Amino acid sequence: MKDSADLPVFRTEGITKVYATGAVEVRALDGVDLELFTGELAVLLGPSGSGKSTLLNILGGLDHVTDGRVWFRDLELTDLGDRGLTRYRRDHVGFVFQFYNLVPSLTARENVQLVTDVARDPMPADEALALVGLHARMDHFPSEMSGGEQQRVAIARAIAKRPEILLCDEPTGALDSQTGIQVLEALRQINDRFGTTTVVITHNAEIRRMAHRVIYFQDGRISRVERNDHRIAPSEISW
Ligand SMILES: Nc1ncnc2c1ncn2[C@@H]1O[C@H](COP(=O)(O)OP(=O)(O)OP(=O)(O)O)[C@@H](O)[C@H]1O
Repeated sequence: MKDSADLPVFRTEGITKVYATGAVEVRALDGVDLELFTGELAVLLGPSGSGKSTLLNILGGLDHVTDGRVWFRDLELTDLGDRGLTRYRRDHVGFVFQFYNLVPSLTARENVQLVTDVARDPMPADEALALVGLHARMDHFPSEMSGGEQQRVAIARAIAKRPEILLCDEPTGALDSQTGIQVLEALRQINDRFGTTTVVITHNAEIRRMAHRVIYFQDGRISRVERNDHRIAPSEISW
């Protein structure tokens, strides 16, 4: 991490999220206090239903809290309405999900251009694709690429607008180990090179070994935070 490593990018104070479905209330988050720092790669682990995606969606401005406060640097996200959150997402956040959500009728380059055409200061689509190792695949359609390659197109699309934050929900969930490692290498490289604060949710506990910090969830709360003194390269991760 760089010198700015101890500047919080995100700070949450007592966030609670309650989903009410009919008469049933689910407390997805139950008082989460967390800081995430500039340039760090954090892995979120925890059982299914423990609140990881709910937290990621709140940090990414895709969802509202029920209670508590969230800041992105000096900007209080919990003060923003839908338009403010849309602007925040557009200007600062890249998302990567388990399923790549590429447009099947567009090539890799054109999928990335969907974002670069509307972003404020994007990198060229070709440069974003080269960063994830897809120089030779720019004119391929999604159906002509492996799952790992499609996910790397999705990563190129997410980083082409040079976001400060990259939020990844199960980015390797649909991949075998070899293609999954290529995806993790792309994430690691972007984090190293640009200092993009990167949050990765995974069910594969081995992935925690490439993180600066590992944040464990249990029943809507953070149960433990570990710092990694010896990070390993994605290629050393066994699946
Ligand atoms: N839109 C929703 N409506 C109702 N309940 C929801 C909604 N989204 C999430 N939940 C509930 O909130 C709890 C936390 O869900 P969340 O998706 O954050 O967990 P998670 O740790 O990401 O799980 P997984 O690892 O399975 O993705 C779960 O009990 C879930 O069923």
